[in-house]
Amino acid sequence: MSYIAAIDQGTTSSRCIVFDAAGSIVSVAQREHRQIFPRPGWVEHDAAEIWAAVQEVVAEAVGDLEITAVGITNQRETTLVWDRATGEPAANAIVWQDTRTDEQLRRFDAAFGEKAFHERTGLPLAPYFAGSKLAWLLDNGLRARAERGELLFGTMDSWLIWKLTGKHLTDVTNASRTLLMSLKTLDWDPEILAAVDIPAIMLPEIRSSAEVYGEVTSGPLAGVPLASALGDQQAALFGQTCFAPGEAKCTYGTGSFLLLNTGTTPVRSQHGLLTTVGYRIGDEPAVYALEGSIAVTGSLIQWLRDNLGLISSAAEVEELARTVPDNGGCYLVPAFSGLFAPHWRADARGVLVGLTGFVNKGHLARAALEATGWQTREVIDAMNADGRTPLAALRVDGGMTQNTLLMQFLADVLRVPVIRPTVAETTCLGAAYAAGLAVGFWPGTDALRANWRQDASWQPAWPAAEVDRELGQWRKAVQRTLDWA
Ligand SMILES: Nc1ncnc2c1ncn2[C@@H]1O[C@H](COP(=O)(O)OP(=O)(O)O)[C@@H](O)[C@H]1O
Ligand SMILES: O=P(O)(O)OC[C@H](O)CO
Repeated sequence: MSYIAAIDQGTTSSRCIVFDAAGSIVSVAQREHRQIFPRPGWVEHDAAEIWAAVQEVVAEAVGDLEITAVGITNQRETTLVWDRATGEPAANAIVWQDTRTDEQLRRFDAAFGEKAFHERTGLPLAPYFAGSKLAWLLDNGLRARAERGELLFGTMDSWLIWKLTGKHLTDVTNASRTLLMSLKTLDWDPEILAAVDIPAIMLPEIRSSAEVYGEVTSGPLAGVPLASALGDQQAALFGQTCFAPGEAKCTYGTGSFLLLNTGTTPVRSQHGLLTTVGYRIGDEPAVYALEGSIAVTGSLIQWLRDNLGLISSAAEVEELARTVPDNGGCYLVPAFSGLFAPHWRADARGVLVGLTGFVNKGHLARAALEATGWQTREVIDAMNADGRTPLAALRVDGGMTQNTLLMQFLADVLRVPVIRPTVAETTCLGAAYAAGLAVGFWPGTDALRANWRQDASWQPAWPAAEVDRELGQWRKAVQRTLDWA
């Protein structure tokens, strides 16, 4: 029997999962890595620690299973520069949540203009994306070495591809998160690179999401073709088999990311959504997506656990929230990294409003979960305002979807059924599917669709008038976050 392996290099942990031809999980291994917070608003990762964790999880999950191909999926935007000769990171990676790059973004705006960036790349000028993080690293000591060709840039997919195969590549979904790639040519935009002073010599070659990039050179996967790479949210879209325009999924992990397949033409949002590449299979045309990115959802639950000590595990938040019937009038807007979609306000910071002597920790737990529901609602409202056909249902996945109170709240506030598949690990599954397609392990996307199974669903039940009243309160709370940082 042979299998497909997927490596998911995420924000808080790295995983390796092995799948069989039915898309069922055969084995799993996972390791956490450190979150480094050198200053408020800064978040870093040690890429050497991540590479060590990846090697460990691969060895543990693969064991002596026969692997036909391996794929990669990864936290997106997190930016790394490493030494071409030694393979050592030149600095810690700057994580997608990091907000240090105001100065670089002002320079980007002056040199090329926010409107032109949006037109070329589909992205707003925000610290979230890799481009200004790379500019910060260059501005802070790495420029001369980079210009001499001694340093390489990559997001975490590139780092792992380079470590596994020795090749300096990225895939088009990851490249579409840099502010440096043209959505039209699917290549680095030379005018942007010149305007913002990024040396092209340090950039990886952009390839499709599903093709053989090379063979793994050492370790338990030695000789196995590395055959896919996709940003984790695009991989989840693929794993949820959202292959048709109009199909959408939302993944609820550290942050939450709703992606809507818009077909082979990029669609520009006028309401704060990103235009991104959904996936590209080999030489086929790229499939685009509209994305609503929410920075803080599951990480707010971790914050209740680690910073406030309100709960001792993420799962406990549901029990605590169920000790009260409602939020007791309080609202928690977790603008820890500013606000992402649809607001894109780097100046926002978190607020807890509506406090009275009545509010207890159960209400806080409920407000924290509700924040995920309302932030999703804002993204769906933006899609509708952009004139997209309203969703008939939302497919969900990720760690937070174990929380049934949250899933019911989502259905209530989105006013559509919420559907969870049997394989909640859709991110890894998507990377495995793409790698399997590239090597002929699966014949085509119809075979993948046939693997998809519903596990559970939730129907809207809350009266619409109450939802509207609560939405009004949430919107007021969001206003209170602005103009802070
Ligand atoms: N039962 C739960 N209720 C609410 N949040 C949860 C629950 N279980 C896990 N989480 C949250 O989900 C996140 C982990 O989900 P996962 O999909 O593994 O995320 P990621 O891939 O971003 O690391 C954590 O932020 C955690 O706080
Ligand atoms: O690693 P995750 O699941 O938190 O995903 C992070 C996203 O890719 C950031 O854009």
